[in-house]
Amino acid sequence: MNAATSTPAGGDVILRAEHLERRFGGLTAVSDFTFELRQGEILGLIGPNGAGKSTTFNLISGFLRPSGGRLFLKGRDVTGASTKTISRLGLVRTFQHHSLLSEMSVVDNILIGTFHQRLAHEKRMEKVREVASMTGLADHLQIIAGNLPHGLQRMLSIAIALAAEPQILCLDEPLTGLQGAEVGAALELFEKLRTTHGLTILLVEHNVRAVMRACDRVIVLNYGRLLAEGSPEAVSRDEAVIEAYLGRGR
Ligand SMILES: Nc1ncnc2c1ncn2[C@@H]1O[C@H](COP(=O)(O)OP(=O)(O)OP(=O)(O)O)[C@@H](O)[C@H]1O
Repeated sequence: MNAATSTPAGGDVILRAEHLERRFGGLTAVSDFTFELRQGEILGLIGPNGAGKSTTFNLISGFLRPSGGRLFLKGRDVTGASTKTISRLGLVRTFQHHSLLSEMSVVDNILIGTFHQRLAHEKRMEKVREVASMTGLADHLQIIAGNLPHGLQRMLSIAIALAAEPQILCLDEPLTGLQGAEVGAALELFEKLRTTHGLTILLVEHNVRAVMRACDRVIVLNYGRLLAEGSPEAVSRDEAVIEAYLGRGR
């Protein structure tokens, strides 16, 4: 593939995983997993604990090398490429657990996100102020990150990723521990990032209700394999998904 491939059902394919596999010793965490992420969509990746969601994130962001399969980012074969190469191509991720420098200020944390760009200090600070304003952190720039309330710490993780100016933002359980209104605000932010800033978002999240609300498409992993894929409505009604993950009470 030399260029992004057009698909009838949405934007161009910006990321494609083909038969992705990752083994840890005798355990196959991700197996024969083929999926596409299309430009401008919000794609949800869900599944039970241990299904392989974080491993998939680590594979596509270069933190792990696949044991098999291929990865294409914007038409380029990036199988086994480094995190640096992948982030330079525009794919940036957040982490499930806090990856903040909790002893440092909010502004210094966000500055870390700008490190890969060649920018004069004032341009860096402009970027910091821009992403702080988008993520509700504008009034907290001088606060020590570890002293922020939990919800704002989650927003700071996203702000650091946004400071790297991604085209594809991969969010690993960004809603964990957020309260009702905070969840709503985070979902509004994701939608705004897509509509106003043209970002493509891959969302791994256990809050299924939020995933169904926020995503255009949903992929379900189970035991490292693709179990189902489709619109939130179709996936919610899928018998195999109900059996393996959703249960009948939701
Ligand atoms: N570094 C590792 N070494 C060995 N096994 C691992 C490693 N990372 C993940 N695994 C195993 O791979 C499987 C998939 O784990 P993974 O963390 O990708 O699942 P997950 O869907 O993200 O789960 P959760 O929803 O609990 O975060 C699990 O059985 C896990 O124990």
